[in-house]
Amino acid sequence: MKHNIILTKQGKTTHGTVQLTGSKSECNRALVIEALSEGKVKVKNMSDAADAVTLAGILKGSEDFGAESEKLDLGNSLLTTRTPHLINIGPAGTAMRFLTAYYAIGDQEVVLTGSERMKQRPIGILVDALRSLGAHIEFEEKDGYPPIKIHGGFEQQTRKVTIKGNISSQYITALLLIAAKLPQGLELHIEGELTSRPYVEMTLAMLRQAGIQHSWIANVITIENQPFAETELLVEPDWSAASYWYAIAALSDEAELFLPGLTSYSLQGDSVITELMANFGITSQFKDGGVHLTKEPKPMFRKIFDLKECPDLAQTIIVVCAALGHEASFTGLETLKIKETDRILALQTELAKIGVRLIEKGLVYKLDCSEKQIPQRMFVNTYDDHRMAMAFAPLAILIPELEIEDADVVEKSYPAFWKDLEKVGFDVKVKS
Ligand SMILES: O=C(O)C1=C[C@@H](OP(=O)(O)O)[C@@H](O)[C@H](O)C1
Ligand SMILES: C=C(OP(=O)(O)O)C(=O)O
Repeated sequence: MKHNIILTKQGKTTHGTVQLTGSKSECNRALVIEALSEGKVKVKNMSDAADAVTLAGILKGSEDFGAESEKLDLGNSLLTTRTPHLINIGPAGTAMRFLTAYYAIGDQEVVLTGSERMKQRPIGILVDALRSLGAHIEFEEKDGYPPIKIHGGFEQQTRKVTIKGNISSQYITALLLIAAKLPQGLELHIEGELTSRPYVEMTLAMLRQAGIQHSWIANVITIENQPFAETELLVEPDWSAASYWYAIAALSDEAELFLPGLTSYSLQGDSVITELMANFGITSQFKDGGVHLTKEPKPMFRKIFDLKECPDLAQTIIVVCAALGHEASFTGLETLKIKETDRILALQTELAKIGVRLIEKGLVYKLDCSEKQIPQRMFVNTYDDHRMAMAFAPLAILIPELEIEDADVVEKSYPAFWKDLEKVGFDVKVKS
């Protein structure tokens, strides 16, 4: 059953230490690489993110990897071998895309499905690319969307694939992860603009750590058929999760927060939060094996934020700007409409509750804070999106009573979020 959280915060000073769980993105990649490596690669510092835990369970072939997953078993061995496994990935978009590629080159017949929202998140571009490589995949309900049935019997037809780069980088990562296992290797031509580029760089860097070499010249990434090396892939703490602590610091009058384990060099593009939040007076100092955030009041100059390379930070930054009445403009938000919810619409609807408008003007979105009004109470709808809950939670510093819908939604990437808020002085009550 869904339950809401009521958040309150006494005072506008925030101090504390928060140990973040492992990056969902790094962990998902590490798990797929581990599974493909035939025992050579081991994942270290597994993330608690539900999406990663679900993926790990599926890859380990566990039969109890989650209440939402089930295996069709007719109790007859003959039929069972011919009945595809039904795998329910829930709301985990990245895992859905990675598993599609993973099973496409395997022997098993599987049906991959997910939450109702997952059935609206496009996968046709990846399926077309895999089919051209030689995979047998069918759409079970609507063309271009999950659920999909993947048959075994992959035989590589070509090594050259062209893929659109502007819808989701996850399709590209999915193909790169399996590339070294393809008998003819992979020559991936990225057509048009590449969105979320740091995630592709993260994939290639992690593959390199696992012994897989690549070349990336202009818009072509090439990976030859090659073996994985014996290694451990260490998952760093999650910078996207760190962004909510930056937002809390930005809305506090005074803040001193320590996030252990984060380093100035990260594979995660979302580590750019240190630069983005410098605009709001947050200093990031890397020492004692982590990052110390401090807040100093500072006039805000930056008026344009391009978030194409860090889409998961968009809600964090936009909510902070709105709360501070900073009328900035944002670009690079095109992919937000196909994530856990339509994040543009969700932001517009929720920001309207504090009198702020997010106005779409072609590819630019502009905040209008002229009628901003901080209410005494606010109810935040979360639309099955963990980042809606976490991006709006910092508003409790300004709004005396903030009720957030469906507390468990944060489990997707950051299950300890509410507990961590309590540690730094927020009062978190479950609404009965
Ligand atoms: O590869 C990844 O781990 C991710 C890529 C991004 O998606 P898009 O490439 O679809 O923008 C990001 O939004 C998602 O949370 C994680
Ligand atoms: C978009 C996200 O995740 P996914 O695409 O993996 O569902 C996210 O975590 O913000």
